[in-house]
This record gives sequence, structure tokens and C-alpha cells, in this order.
Amino acid sequence: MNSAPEEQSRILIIDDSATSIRLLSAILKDLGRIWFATSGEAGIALAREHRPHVILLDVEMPLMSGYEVCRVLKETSETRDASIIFITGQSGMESEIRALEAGAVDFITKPVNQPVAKARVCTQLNVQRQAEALVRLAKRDGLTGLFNRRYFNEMIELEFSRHQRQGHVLGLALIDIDHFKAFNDGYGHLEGDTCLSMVAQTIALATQRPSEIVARYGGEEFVAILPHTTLEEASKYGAWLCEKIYDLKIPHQFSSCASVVTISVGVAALVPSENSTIRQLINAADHALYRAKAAGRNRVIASDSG
Ligand SMILES: Nc1nc2c(ncn2[C@@H]2O[C@H](COP(=O)(O)OP(=O)(O)OP(=O)(O)O)[C@@H](O)[C@H]2O)c(=O)[nH]1
Repeated sequence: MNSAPEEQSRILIIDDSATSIRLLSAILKDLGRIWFATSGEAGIALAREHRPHVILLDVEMPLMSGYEVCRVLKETSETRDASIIFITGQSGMESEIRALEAGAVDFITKPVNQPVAKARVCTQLNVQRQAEALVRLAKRDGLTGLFNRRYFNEMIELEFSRHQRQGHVLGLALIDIDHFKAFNDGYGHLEGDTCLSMVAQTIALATQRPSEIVARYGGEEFVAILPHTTLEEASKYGAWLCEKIYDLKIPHQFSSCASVVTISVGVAALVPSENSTIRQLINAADHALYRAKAAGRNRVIASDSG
């Protein structure tokens, strides 16, 4: 869950004419995965299920018109970001305005001009891809590529609630590079950045179980959300991370605890109840980290509260 592959484009065609669907499917077949529906209601259901990037929507349909379908799609959280392109037999400024006002981004007139239709759908798929890239970037820390603190805040809320509902134990690890100020002062900020990135990548590679998330929590501090993980398991994870970072053997002649870069880790775990809070879990891990530093660094300490 620490990186995501780029997804295939998804296109939905909603049109009551089977001939029209066949024609559009043939034109668009190379652009991504295609679903189709012959009524507005079926189209809305498919859109909610598959979250298409682009929806081609026939304006003139019995029961529910394209305008009505569009309104529902725009009011539904799972479908509101799709690019809707109207397909209409009516040309003229009035129907164009009505289509755009209903929330469509573009429209294609019947009889369909094949290259024009394909180009219009391509344009919207590109817009969607760029929007997705922006959303992905907004979750990431620029230097290390890890998730950022804002994303951590969102995910810990979700995981805390999920574990509360399930009555399961949730683990958390706070990870801090030892004597990093001395590293920066001794080797320079650029070397410091490189060191940070190497440590971040190593932690991310070591934290790959489903739903585990590693984020950059602050300057040289990282946080790992460890779903369904007891305090004992979290301690083992922390000890393993300490070894992995030690084994990188990044020289650190300015450290008082080793000749290479090391980390300290504080871990905590709890089964969220009505009375427990996220802050409590973070504070417990933070206090454990403080004790790991005080005890000589390059080690994991498990919280005795939390
Ligand atoms: N190169 C680099 N340094 C950073 C970045 N963010 C924070 N730092 C540095 O990280 C250092 C953190 O220093 P301290 O909080 O004193 O901690 P420390 O020196 O690691 O000491 P202990 O945690 O007690 O072992 C500071 O010198 C920050 O400037 C960054 O993005 N790049």
C-alpha cells in the first residue's frame, strides 16, 4: 500500500441504442476498459461500481433523460469527478449550453464523426490522468516519496475507526534517525537529504503488508501504521528496522552511538475503545521513542501505556 501502479482508463457508455453503443465501443476500444448500459438507471449503477474516468451519455433516452442522469452522477460522491460527454442528435447553441450547465465537459453530435469522438474522449482521459497524478502527488512527501503527514492523519483516522469497529489491535511505530543534526552539520545538508531518502526507502520496503502505511512525520522522523499488530509484534518490527538501517552502513562519524547511521523506534499498540483516542496512541509511541533515545539510541522501546 506504499506505492500504487497506474490504472487502466475506464469508460462508460450510456445509450438506449444498441447500434450507437456498438459504434462507440468500436471507436474507443483501444483507449481503455469499456462498460455500457442501455438505460440511465443501469448506467448510474455501473458508474458507482466502476468509477469510470469518462462517461458518454446519450441525451435522449426514455424514462430518465441524459440531463437527469447527469444531475444524479454529479450529486453522487463516487461519480461526481467523472468527465461526462453528452451524445446528442440536437445541435445548436441552446443544447450545448444546456449540456454544459448540466455538468457535462463536452458533447458529441450524432451522426458521430469517429476521429473527432475519439479525440474528445482522449482529451478527457488525459485531463482525468492529470487530476489523478495531482491527487497522488498531494499525498506524497517531495524529498522521500513517502506518504506525507496529511495523508497519515487521514489514514490513522480511518484505521482507528476500523479497528474500533472490529475490536482489533492497532500498532504504531515512530522512527527517528539518531544524531541527524550532527550528520547534517558534519557532511552537509545535501548528504543529509540523500541519507534521509535512503532510510525512507528502506523503511518503506520493509513495511509492505496489506494496509501498512509509512509516512514522513516530520524532518527526520517517520511513522508506520501497523494494522492488526500487537505490541510484541510491533517491537519485533522495530528491532528489524533498526537492523536494516544499521546494515545500510551509511557512515556517520559524528554519532556517539555507532559509526554508521542508526534509528531509534518507539512502538505502541491498543485496541481502540470508546474512551481511547488517536492522540493517546501517538503519545504512547512518542514517549517510547523518547525512552529509546534516552537509553542510548539504535534500539526499539515498547510503550508501557497506550
Ligand atoms: N538534510 C535534511 N535535514 C533535515 C530535513 N528535515 C529536518 N532535518 C534536520 O534534522 C535534524 C534533526 O535534529 P534534532 O531534532 O536535533 O535530532 P537529532 O540530531 O537527530 O538528535 P536525536 O534525535 O536526539 O538523535 C535538524 O538538523 C534538521 O535540520 C531535511 O529534509 N533534510
